[in-house]
Amino acid sequence: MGLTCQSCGRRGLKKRFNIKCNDEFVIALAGNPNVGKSTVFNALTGLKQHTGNWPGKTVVNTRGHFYFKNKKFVLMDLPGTYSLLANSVEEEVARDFICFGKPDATIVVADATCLERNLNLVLQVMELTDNVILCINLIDEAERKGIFIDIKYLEKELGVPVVATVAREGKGLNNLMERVYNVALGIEIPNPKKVIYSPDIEKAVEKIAPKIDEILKGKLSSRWVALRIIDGDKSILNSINEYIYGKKTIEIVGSRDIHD
Ligand SMILES: Nc1nc2c(ncn2[C@@H]2O[C@H](COP(=O)(O)OP(=O)(O)OP(=O)(O)O)[C@@H](O)[C@H]2O)c(=O)[nH]1
Ligand SMILES: [Mg+2]
Repeated sequence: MGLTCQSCGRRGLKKRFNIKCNDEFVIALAGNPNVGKSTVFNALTGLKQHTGNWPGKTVVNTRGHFYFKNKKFVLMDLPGTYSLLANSVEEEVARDFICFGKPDATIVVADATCLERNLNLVLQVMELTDNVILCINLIDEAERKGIFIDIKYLEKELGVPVVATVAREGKGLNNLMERVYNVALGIEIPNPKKVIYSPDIEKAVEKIAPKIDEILKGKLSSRWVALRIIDGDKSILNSINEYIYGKKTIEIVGSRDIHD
């Protein structure tokens, strides 16, 4: 079933690009392929999104929800991506949701057995939004390989909440929901450390970013858009035109609330 933003709920959606209703929080679930995003999604929502031991199973935004401390959280399972640079349909779908779906928080799921590679995407999401929670999954596999991850140290280094999970066994998920709750409700305010680029790039960003801010008026991180322009990434400009000035809406599949 394909739902557009306008069609997923009787209570209506406040804005065209915003699937949030007054009393619920929208949470995006991003990460590299095959790191357990859908396993986390299924465990939290009770749904049965495809999981399996091959990458690229999830290629659309899938919606589900869970309740925590009497608050409703709409969870969006995004396709697995190595970056948000829109080199593929999956990357564009994930990037567009984080940019234009207005999530209250984004969980980035990472594979504990190859954290370094996964941190590339984490840092990119942190450039785009402050409200990031890093979920380090497959801790059981890492332990089997003798890999120990210092969660507290990582949290301090990155400036965002970090939670260790074994999603397949449901371990750490309560802690994950707690941190998501804290970030979405503004109880915990992440302060993600930004990547500093070479002086010539930083100089160019300094010149372009204020002009972008004048146009986008805070709808997107001007630093991030400036970096994409310097990169020569035309697809973000197309998406800005389509989602902010045009009529394109975020495509969503999955459960509607029965009572909506
Ligand atoms: N050992 C172990 N396996 C896990 C864990 N979490 C998920 N898996 C397994 O990892 C595989 C991939 O999980 P998925 O949830 O499909 O991963 P995904 O990130 O949604 O994958 P894509 O949608 O393709 O990007 C499945 O076989 C899961 O059962 C975990 O914590 N430990
Ligand atoms: Mg998946």
